[in-house]
Amino acid sequence: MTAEIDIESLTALDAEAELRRLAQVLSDANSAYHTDDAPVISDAEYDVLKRRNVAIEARFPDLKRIDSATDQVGAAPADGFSKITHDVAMLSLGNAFSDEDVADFDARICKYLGIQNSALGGYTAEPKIDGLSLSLRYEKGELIHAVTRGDGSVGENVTANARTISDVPERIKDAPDILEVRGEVYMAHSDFETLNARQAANGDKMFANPRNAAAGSLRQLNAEITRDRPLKFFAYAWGALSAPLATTQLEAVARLASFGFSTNPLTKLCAGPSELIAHYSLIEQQRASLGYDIDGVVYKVDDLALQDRLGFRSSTPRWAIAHKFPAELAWTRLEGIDIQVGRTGALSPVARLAPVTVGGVVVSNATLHNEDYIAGKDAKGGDIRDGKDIRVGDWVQVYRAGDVIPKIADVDIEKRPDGSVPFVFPTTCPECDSDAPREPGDAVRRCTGGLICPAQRVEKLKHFVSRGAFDIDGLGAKQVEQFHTDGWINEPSDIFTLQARFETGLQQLKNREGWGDKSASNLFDAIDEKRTIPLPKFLFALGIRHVGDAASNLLALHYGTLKALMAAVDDAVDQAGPAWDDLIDVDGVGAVMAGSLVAAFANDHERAAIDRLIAQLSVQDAQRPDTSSSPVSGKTVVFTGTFEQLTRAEAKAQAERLGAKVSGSVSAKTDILVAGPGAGSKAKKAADLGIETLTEAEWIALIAPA
Ligand SMILES: NC(=O)c1ccc[n+]([C@@H]2O[C@H](COP(=O)([O-])OP(=O)(O)OC[C@H]3O[C@@H](n4cnc5c(N)ncnc54)[C@H](O)[C@@H]3O)[C@@H](O)[C@H]2O)c1
Ligand SMILES: [Zn+2]
Repeated sequence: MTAEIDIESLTALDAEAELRRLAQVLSDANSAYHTDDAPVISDAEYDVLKRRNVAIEARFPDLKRIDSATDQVGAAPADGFSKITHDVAMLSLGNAFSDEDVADFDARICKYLGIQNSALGGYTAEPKIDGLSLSLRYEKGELIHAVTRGDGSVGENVTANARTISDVPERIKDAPDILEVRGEVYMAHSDFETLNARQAANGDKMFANPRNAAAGSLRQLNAEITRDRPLKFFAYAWGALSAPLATTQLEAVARLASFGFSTNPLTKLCAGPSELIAHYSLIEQQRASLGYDIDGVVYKVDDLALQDRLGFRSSTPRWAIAHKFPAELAWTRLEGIDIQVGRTGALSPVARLAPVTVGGVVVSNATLHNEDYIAGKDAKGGDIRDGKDIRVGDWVQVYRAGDVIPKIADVDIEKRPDGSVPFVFPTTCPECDSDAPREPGDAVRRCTGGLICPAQRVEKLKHFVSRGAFDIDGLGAKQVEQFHTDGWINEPSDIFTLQARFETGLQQLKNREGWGDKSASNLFDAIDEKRTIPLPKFLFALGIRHVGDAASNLLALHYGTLKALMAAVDDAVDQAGPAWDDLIDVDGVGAVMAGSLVAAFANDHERAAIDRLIAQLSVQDAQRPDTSSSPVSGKTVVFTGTFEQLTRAEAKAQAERLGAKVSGSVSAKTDILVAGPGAGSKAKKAADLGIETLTEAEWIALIAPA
């Protein structure tokens, strides 16, 4: 499973596929959480996925997607509410998960400001309330409106609802004429229990946790329902202001308290990382007895002038961070080990667990990665879990912060049932009985059944219709599986003959529950729309091992047409010939991918299926992207020395947006060196190599829009 591969060993192709997957998973999780108040994954899991997304983007900045979750705040306002645009954006917070992250946060800030920690004036540390944020606008002391965060710039108008909360004053005194008070709406544990008991007694929907209850209660179209729900509010921040509240965070929050707002008593001023961490531990100890949910501790630079200087990244302030509490663990029994067969034939073991609640979500399966992992060995033969193997019947510790699929963190050998035996990993495919050997250097066994293997066939079909491939509206993984079970679709070409077969008297589809004339004809229209398909999508959709969407693009650009590509791959069967050399020389391809491509096209069964598919389609030739508009597109740029107008990070981001590659060192491949004062060896090397060298001002002039 790609998600388990550590980021250092990810290839660009894996990274691209994973970023695509993460964009989808995180966007689904976001709308479930923020719009529907009904999360589908735990918060810890969400945080790990989001963090992984950030880490992969840091390693492969070129692959960052426009729909990446990294820069997104919350989710768009729901229908039904009127919308209000925030004068000052309501942002998210960066996360810290370890003491090291906290030290990095402090170091980053001091570096950015160019000062010592001792000159900073300290940080405030306060509980991170697990509710939803709300912005209350007061004009001349009167509550004018109340707005949820929404997507950070536009939120939902919940004024009538907010007026029912007793912690939200209608009128405040001695405040600036315009004041937006921001804070968290939450529900206390005791109120949550009472509400759920009442919901149960009335046969109404129960809430999974206090946060969902708070969000679901505030975001009611009928404010009378909100009135019945015991919501509370802590003020901890502000938005638009007609006059400053104070010069420090601590004093500003004290002023909010003086206006009559509840503020959190556990807020403390700390000098630096070690005091922050000490206060974090203290709050963590009190967590269970606070009476309301918190999910971490928020640290903020106390000096408001410094907060201003630090400013914001796209979706988070530089001057604050949320130090999250660690993910949760739980013990349960391993009831069985299932083997799943993937698109490329990989046999993946999955733990079937006695259901257990971990971090608020019921878990009933977990990934076991591969045969070595079950045996307690890593890829190099070293021990994992101190070498303890995992057996059916064992008590295992489930860890909920790994991935969409939870992991097994540990095994309790003491509780191992008598007579249990080590798990024997199958050497044949459980779906088609074909041999499933393990190739040297590969951690997984693979079914060799190819298209005769029903599991591989279904997985290939699911991939074929996925986002990034044919992406046919109304034909998702579930429908494909159903159609395959019914014998309607065996291979991709069958999708395109479905309508003809349906119309010549096959009534099964129409008779299926949920399928009428209308939905069938919508499906056929959606299928028809994809009969014309760009070459890279076609290639990617074939689901050939190692050929991801980045490689598909590169191959399409290189060969231009499907005909040329196929002829080249056919010729490349001869590994001594020029076609092979040409293929492995395509940027980003290499021998492994080329071998996989050649093998797929040379396999009689697969080739026949590909030919049947091509007969149904019109595959468009590749189009080269227009790079003419940017003066630095495709160029390799190095920045060195100190800059006055741009920070290094800004300069780098700008260059990358314009299609340049930014490198850290000067080499023969460098096109432009941008050197500020103090540029040392790099400037000299560039001069030696005859590389064009620009000052900061010249660079800014070069990239300025015409
Ligand atoms: N389970 C899911 O599927 C899912 C999906 C999306 C988000 N989430 C959860 O929400 C988080 C991301 O959402 P987010 O963008 O709201 O980020 P966040 O919750 O990590 O941080 C920002 C929010 O913290 C809140 N906050 C609470 N106390 C605060 C304080 N004292 N000072 C400042 N802010 C305070 C504010 O509402 C602010 O908007 C994730 O970390 C995850 O835990 C979960
Ligand atoms: Zn098989």
